[in-house]
Amino acid sequence: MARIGIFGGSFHPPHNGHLLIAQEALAAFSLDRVVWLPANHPPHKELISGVSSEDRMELVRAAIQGNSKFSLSLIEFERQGPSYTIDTIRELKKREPAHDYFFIIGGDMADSLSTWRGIDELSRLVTFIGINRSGHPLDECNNPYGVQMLEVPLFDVSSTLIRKRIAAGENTKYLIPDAVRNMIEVKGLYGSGKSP
Ligand SMILES: Nc1ncnc2c1ncn2[C@@H]1O[C@H](COP(=O)(O)OP(=O)(O)OP(=O)(O)O)[C@@H](O)[C@H]1O
Ligand SMILES: O=C(O)c1ccc[n+]([C@@H]2O[C@H](COP(=O)([O-])O)[C@@H](O)[C@H]2O)c1
Repeated sequence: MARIGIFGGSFHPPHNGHLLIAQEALAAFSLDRVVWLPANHPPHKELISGVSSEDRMELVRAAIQGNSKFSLSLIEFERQGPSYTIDTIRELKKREPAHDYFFIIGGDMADSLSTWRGIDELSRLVTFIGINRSGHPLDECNNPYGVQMLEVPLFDVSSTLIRKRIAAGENTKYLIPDAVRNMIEVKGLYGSGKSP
């Protein structure tokens, strides 16, 4: 039986905050690996247009390259409609019933758990690892879904900030991995290449 971290997100694009929390969860919970799970259609978020699903997948692949404990799952691209986590976890459980699943979320997501589809069943199928995020400290008192709290050094970066910086021609080095930066530049994603 393996301990599998699942890290879902829009990853639009992936940034060093994502890498940091995935690595911290891996170490703190003795996970065997962390599976990065880009959402095809994030249920609670409107994806900005102009970047294809394929490019989003490749950006995640670029972000995790070189870390043998990280892998990419495209399982949510096998279904249409909102990418509800409960559907994904049921499918993973069907494929690998013996594994223990841990679902990694930032503090903003931990605050929203009560609105997730099938949250009662989901919280029995996975252990949530909730990670502090700037503006979203973890609430130890209000924890109906048994979220395991993990404090990590705050890294106040978001994909929104990265997109804004790219479009404005501002620095993103050390905020996103070099391989992600290179791919964004080569493909001209997020308005890169335009003058600020
Ligand atoms: N800097 C961060 N610190 C802690 N958690 C984070 C951080 N950035 C993202 N996360 C968490 O990672 C998961 C995936 O995040 P997502 O891909 O939506 O990135 P984001 O930076 O929140 O994107 P956007 O700015 O587009 O909303 C979520 O659970 C989110 O809470
Ligand atoms: O299943 C749900 O109802 C649900 C609601 C909100 C978010 N999620 C998942 O949470 C993960 C992080 O979401 P996001 O919007 O921050 O990219 C991603 O895997 C989403 O599919 C899932």
